[in-house]
Amino acid sequence: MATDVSPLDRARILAEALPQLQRYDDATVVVKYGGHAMGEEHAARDFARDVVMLKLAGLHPIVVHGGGPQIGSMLKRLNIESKFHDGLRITDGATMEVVEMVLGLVNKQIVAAINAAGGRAIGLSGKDGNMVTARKLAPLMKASSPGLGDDVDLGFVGEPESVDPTVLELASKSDLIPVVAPVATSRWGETLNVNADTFAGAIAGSVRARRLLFLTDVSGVLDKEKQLITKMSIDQARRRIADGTITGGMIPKVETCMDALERGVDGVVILDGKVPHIVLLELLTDHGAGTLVTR
Ligand SMILES: Nc1ncnc2c1ncn2[C@@H]1O[C@H](COP(=O)(O)OP(=O)(O)O)[C@@H](O)[C@H]1O
Ligand SMILES: CC(=O)N[C@@H](CCC(=O)OP(=O)(O)O)C(=O)O
Repeated sequence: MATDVSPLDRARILAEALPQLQRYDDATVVVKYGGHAMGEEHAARDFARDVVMLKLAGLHPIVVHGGGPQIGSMLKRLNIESKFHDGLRITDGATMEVVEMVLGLVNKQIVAAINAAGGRAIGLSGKDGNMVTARKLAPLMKASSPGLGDDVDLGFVGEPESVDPTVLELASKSDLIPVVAPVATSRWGETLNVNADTFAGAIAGSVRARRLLFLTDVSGVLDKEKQLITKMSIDQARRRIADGTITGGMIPKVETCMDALERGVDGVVILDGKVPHIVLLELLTDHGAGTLVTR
């Protein structure tokens, strides 16, 4: 903390968090920590400290992480080409092995950071405790992917079909903080790669999370003039996708927001994960950062 803040001011700042602490007492909060947000070491340390602080303050944080850029770097080192279709990684058998390996590594890095900050994190994937069962996506027809030649087979890519939150609920009753990698199993036992945003939305819906936070690499959803939209309803979000204001990787994120809201999550926020202590700023101050998507 800056040295020009007096002890009295520090106490005032802590006291100002009281209404937020009361509001979120016993609430489950899912934080999706995107691969782009993970960047630098001090940012990862700040993130871990924020998560530990939430747990100590009586909330139940669940971290769902991505790792798209990290998977991309490893595939490059192994001379395997990264291919995407509509933001989803085309995942053949070899790529699936790399995805699971890299997400396992990222998972343990986050676990270690949270534990170093004084928490008790437990690293999981959707496979553990049969948490997430996913449906393999069917190959896309030529017509929906013009210019790509043959039909697009996404390979081992899935979307969540059902979530069993038992393990997450057990963690929330203890001092454990779950950190979950977006890998799931199909009903037939195949390992499937799931987009981390979609995965986080399904988890948040299953535990009826009070808040779902998406930590990404932009300040939130921007309008056509590149100004931050601080609040947006589902209808407004639909219009902004239709009129082309929201494009690319932001589309699945916003669609997941809408889906999570429809499944009972109270509010979803898209935030810049590179801003120090953005999680505390959003939840424990009345400053409200990023874009809040509401019903
Ligand atoms: N209207 C918009 N506002 C903000 N970002 C947008 C918008 N439309 C498209 N984007 C793009 O979406 C990106 C975030 O999505 P993505 O790269 O998938 O994030 P992550 O890797 O964190 O999941 C932004 O970096 C930006 O390039
Ligand atoms: C199917 C699919 O695309 N899976 C993603 C999973 C990781 C992810 O989503 O990570 P970010 O949140 O950092 O982008 C992938 O393989 O990159």
